[in-house]
Amino acid sequence: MIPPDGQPILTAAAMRAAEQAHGDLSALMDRAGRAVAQAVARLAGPSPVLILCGPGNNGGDGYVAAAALAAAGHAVRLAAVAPPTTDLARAAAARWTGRVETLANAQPAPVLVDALFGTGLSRLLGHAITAPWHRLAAAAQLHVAVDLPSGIASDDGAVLSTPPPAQVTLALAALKPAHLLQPAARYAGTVRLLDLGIAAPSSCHAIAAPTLPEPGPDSHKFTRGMVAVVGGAMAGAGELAALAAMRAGAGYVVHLGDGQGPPHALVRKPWSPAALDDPRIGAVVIGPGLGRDAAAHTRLDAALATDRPLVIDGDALHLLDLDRLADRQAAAILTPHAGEFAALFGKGQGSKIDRTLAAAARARAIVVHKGPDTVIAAPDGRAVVAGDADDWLSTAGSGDVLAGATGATLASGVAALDAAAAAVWLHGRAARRCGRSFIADDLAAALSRVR
Ligand SMILES: NC(=O)C1=CN([C@@H]2O[C@H](COP(=O)(O)OP(=O)(O)OC[C@H]3O[C@@H](n4cnc5c(N)ncnc54)[C@H](OP(=O)(O)O)[C@@H]3O)[C@@H](O)[C@H]2O)[C@@H](O)CC1
Ligand SMILES: Nc1ncnc2c1ncn2[C@@H]1O[C@H](COP(=O)(O)OP(=O)(O)O)[C@@H](O)[C@H]1O
Ligand SMILES: [K+]
Repeated sequence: MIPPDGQPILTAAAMRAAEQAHGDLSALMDRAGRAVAQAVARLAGPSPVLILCGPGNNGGDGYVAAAALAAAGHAVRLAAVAPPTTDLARAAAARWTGRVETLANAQPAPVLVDALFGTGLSRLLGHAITAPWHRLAAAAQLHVAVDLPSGIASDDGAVLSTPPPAQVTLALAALKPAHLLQPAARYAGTVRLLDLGIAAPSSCHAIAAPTLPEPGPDSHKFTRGMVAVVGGAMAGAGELAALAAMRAGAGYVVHLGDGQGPPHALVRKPWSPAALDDPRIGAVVIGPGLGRDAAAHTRLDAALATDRPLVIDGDALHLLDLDRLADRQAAAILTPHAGEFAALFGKGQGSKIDRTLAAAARARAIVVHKGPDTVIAAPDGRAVVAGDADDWLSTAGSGDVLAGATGATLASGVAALDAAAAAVWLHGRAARRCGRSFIADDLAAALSRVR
């Protein structure tokens, strides 16, 4: 049972192609079912298990798992919604010599395994399935989903039919978008990958702990990375970003704008376009609290005119002409929330991953599409997905903190996609350290502890 960090994410079609390329599908189902049995036995201990099987290959995995658990002496029962309809699932079902109960009449067990539907779900589940399933899940102490919680769309994380939430989802061979994208991900519980030994290449991965440069004997404040935060109408937002940049590891942070007070380590200068000419600046952060007036326009123009890497957030995203980015050589990272994303790129098509990739290609920049799930995409087609964000992040200024942290990781010299992903990871971990009802100032402070 492998944690999802850094693992490839595959659409249903890509998963099917990987399975076909492997060749022996029956051996694959055998491995999948046995791996599920092993995982369930570990999670369940000696508790009796009830496995619910669907008509397709997800159900096939369930039959193999049931047979393997029974062979190991585990108390296991099985209920099916319909007879198996694929050759693979029929062969798997033939290995289960026990009774096949109907879903409607099945009595609960302490451990419930959902092998109803996986990547092949194509439409809503009927009441005849959802009603008994919810009843059985409510009576179970542990609910484990095989590959995906049934009822959710694998590729975009839509909820077609609301499943009873699983505590654990056992992803087979690779992660699928729905393991990380909302609203589906909240029904998956803890996601663990079962390695089936097949190559599952992807340009899209789950977020992982970053490798960031550590200071050494030769370091000084400017080698750690210098960040300039452009201030604006709401000085507090820019200051939060500046504080976050310091706490995320920048060696020198200058806030260009009004505002005063602690921290004393923050260098404060009045705004002037010339201040951006300092060649030591590793990243300019613009947008938090910038405002949308003529002065804000002028500041954004000046930032775009520099040859420095940029983090563009908040108000600056509303003022941005995407075509201006095409002429720049230096990296740019855009950090829109859903509203800013829609205003910049329109509604778009496909999953949040697809839409963010299209936006990155359009902007020729890294796009960090924020929310309860965050997708980070590069123009070259790579993407990183951060699931299970702390919902307490929905607090004013948490985006300013992310923008500042991104300034720090970008100024540290790592490549732009890695810098963006590292900042999202640090931000997410910092939130976890803050407990409940934290404010953005606490979040910025916690970045130091995560570093
Ligand atoms: N990745 C791997 O390495 C491996 C993957 N494997 C496993 O294969 C799984 C994918 O299997 P799959 O393609 O057969 O699809 P699955 O999810 O079982 O559902 C399709 C069936 O459900 C039916 N159906 C659909 N919607 C319905 C509805 N609302 N209500 C009722 N019926 C509905 C649909 O009928 P149809 O739409 O064709 O009429 C069809 O019969 C994958 O998730 C993983 O568990 C392993 O076995 C091997 C290794
Ligand atoms: N449930 C959630 N609702 C809203 N934001 C969330 C949630 N979970 C995590 N976040 C994160 O919180 C941050 C909010 O950013 P943003 O909306 O720009 O806030 P602000 O403009 O107040 O600084 C983003 O990093 C986002 O990914
Ligand atoms: K399932």
